[in-house]
Amino acid sequence: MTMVFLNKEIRDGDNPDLTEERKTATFDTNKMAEVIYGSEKLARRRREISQAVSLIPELADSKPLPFLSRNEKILESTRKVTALNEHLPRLINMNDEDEAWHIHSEVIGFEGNPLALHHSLFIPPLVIQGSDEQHEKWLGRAKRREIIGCYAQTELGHGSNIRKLETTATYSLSTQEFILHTPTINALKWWPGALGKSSNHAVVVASLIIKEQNYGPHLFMVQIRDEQSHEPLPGIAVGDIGPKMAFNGADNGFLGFNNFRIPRGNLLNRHCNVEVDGTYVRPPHDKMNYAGMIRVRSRMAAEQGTFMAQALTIAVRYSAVRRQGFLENKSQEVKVLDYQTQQHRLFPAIARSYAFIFCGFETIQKYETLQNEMNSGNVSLMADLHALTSGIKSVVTYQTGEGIEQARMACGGHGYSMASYISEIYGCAIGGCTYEGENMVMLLQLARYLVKSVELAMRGKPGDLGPMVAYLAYPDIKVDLVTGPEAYVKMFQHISKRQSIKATEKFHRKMESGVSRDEAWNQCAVELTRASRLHTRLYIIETFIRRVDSIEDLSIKMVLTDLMNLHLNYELLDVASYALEDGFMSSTQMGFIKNQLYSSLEKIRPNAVSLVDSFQFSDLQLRSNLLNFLFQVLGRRDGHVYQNLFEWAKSSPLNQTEVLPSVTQYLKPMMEKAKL
Ligand SMILES: CCCCCCCC/C=C\CCCCCCC/C=C/C(=O)SCCNC(=O)CCNC(=O)[C@H](O)C(C)(C)COP(=O)(O)OP(=O)(O)OC[C@H]1O[C@@H](n2cnc3c(N)ncnc32)[C@H](O)[C@@H]1OP(=O)(O)O
Ligand SMILES: Cc1cc2nc3c(=O)[nH]c(=O)nc-3n(C[C@H](O)[C@H](O)[C@H](O)COP(=O)(O)OP(=O)(O)OC[C@H]3O[C@@H](n4cnc5c(N)ncnc54)[C@H](O)[C@@H]3O)c2cc1C
Repeated sequence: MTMVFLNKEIRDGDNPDLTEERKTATFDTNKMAEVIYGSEKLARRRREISQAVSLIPELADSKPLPFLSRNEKILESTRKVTALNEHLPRLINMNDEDEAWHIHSEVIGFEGNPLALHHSLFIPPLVIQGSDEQHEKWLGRAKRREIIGCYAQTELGHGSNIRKLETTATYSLSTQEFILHTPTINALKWWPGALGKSSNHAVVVASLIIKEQNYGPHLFMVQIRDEQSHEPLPGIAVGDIGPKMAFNGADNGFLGFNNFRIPRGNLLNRHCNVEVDGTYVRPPHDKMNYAGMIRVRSRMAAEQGTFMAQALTIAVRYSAVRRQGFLENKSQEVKVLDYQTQQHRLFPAIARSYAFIFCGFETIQKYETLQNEMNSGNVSLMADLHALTSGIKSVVTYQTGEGIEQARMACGGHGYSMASYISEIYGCAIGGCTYEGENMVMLLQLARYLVKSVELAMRGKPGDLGPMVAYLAYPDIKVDLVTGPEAYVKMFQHISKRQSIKATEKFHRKMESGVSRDEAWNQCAVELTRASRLHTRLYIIETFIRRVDSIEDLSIKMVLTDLMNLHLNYELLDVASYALEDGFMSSTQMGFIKNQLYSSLEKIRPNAVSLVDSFQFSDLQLRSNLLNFLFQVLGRRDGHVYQNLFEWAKSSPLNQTEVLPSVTQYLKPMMEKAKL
């Protein structure tokens, strides 16, 4: 039975320790979900979709994935995604990308699947870079899933430096075709998700060559397998790159071309073109072909925020039912969630999840504005958004990795078991530090922008600074943190500005001493990446404050203010040395920040479980459901972890027989031999 108690859903038969937590919360989790996901409708749709999915047994895992071989994992993820395909039109609005993302992550989870990149990396570049005629030819087929595609950019020898990609697309004047070729082993495409065994099409990034001139990376639509037999087409070598740290339900692949010909019309040519006579028509921005990467990066804050939120949901619920050790009362052990160290481990990460999701939605909107502007020929926003998303992508992926690892440790031994599901989430999330631009490389992209901005400010042209970096020209006025969030922002601005200026000055000094520009840059790179991180963390703080300011519901605003204060104090404490160094922050202020942090932990404690419940992940999504007793179990909403851990262990294939061949073949003979 389900009853609503003080606006909170309490279920009969739940672990009483979790029920107690839900009763103490000061807010309604449905209302909080509306704030997290942006509207009542979006939050409600997620619940409706989860509810509908839970009633379709074929969408649940038929076996626990950690017990499967790679082939079985791929078969299982493909079974689910194709079953889902049948149900999709009934379950979601097919034109709503958020609904599609939600339902796929719910049904498929983190292990990956052969269609995951079809929607996020194959269709979007086709939409962004393809002309209307090309949309007509391929987009409908792709959306209907008549063809399956992937995004093939990275090569064995080059990923970060895409100007040096070796795959060539040489224009043949005589046949009006492009000839795709892989000149060396290093030039093999390597890594693209779903390329290895599943896709029959790929958006391939290759260096465009016309009359021996290299025009740099361009995007081409390439059919790689026969649509009937699924065999690779002649001139194509394609396969799987083997097991990875995670995503083992997906077939990341390699791809090589042997003078493989495609029609001239397969260059995605909305913004650039090669005419019949070989004349090259330039795009309106040099980096137009990189626009798809800005799009993916702009989505990563919200994505990673929800990855971390899933690990935290598991860890916080578990911490509320795990009892170990004593505080004052020696007759009952305490919930581990009552330890200050446990709170310090988990609560700042909860705050970051909220911060990343809020920041993420703002960034996605910024990308949509950019996309609309680009469609009408205005590319002036590209540089700003490239810089911003480069920083955000790098900071959120790193901090998400930290947060998930804390969640794992917070679950003690059971966190290390695959029954927790946390290792799978971790493996997937930290891939984000590498994919879509290695973090250091992307931080250095933002640093270019910061250095230029500092140079403008130094040249007395603060009016030329965009709103994102206007603070680089602000005067240093000491602040009193007691006055609230704005003072924290000013303190952070000072820290970030000082680091950007220090790094820029060091860079200039190096060049003045005769070191070349590139070498000077490299000798300052650590300082430059520090500046980029500080700038990005400041931006995330500002978006958090903006979001909380915009909330009208008082009970929600109060708890989010507690979370925001925790975030402000945690972030500032983490970078305080920068402000202590030049005396901008006093040691008294440092003490104040610490005390505020500890008091925030206490304030959040009664709301901790409801703060993670508010993300409204279903047990299926956390791989904690027990439709048929076979799944990971630690984050269960009902909190019954122990008996289900036991069921999980019993379902291990190793336990299907009492005496394993490893014993009969090796251990027994060894022991027998020892007796002689
Ligand atoms: C519906 C189904 C959903 C299913 C859900 C399932 C559940 C979810 C579970 C898990 C989901 C996880 C999914 C994982 C998917 C992973 C997919 C991964 C894909 C990839 O990795 S694709 C490959 C990505 N590769 C990269 O990012 C490469 C990085 N490198 C670069 O981008 C570039 O090389 C560079 C930017 C680092 C440098 O480029 P370049 O040398 O050309 O330029 P520079 O000389 O450095 O700079 C010159 C100048 O250009 C400016 N610039 C650079 N880029 C841009 C840009 N994009 N826009 C605007 N301007 C740009 C740069 O700032 C310089 O300007 P200034 O000269 O300083 O003014
Ligand atoms: C899970 C996963 C999925 C992926 N999916 C796809 C996909 O679908 N399609 C696709 O095309 N690719 C994909 N990739 C590839 C991915 O985009 C690249 O691995 C990534 O861009 C990093 O490039 P790299 O491997 O060349 O790293 P490298 O550049 O070789 O990085 C190695 C080290 O060198 C450092 N380094 C490199 N250049 C510089 C520099 N200029 N300054 C300072 N340090 C530097 C890096 O910081 C890093 O520490 C995927 C990768 C992963 C892990």
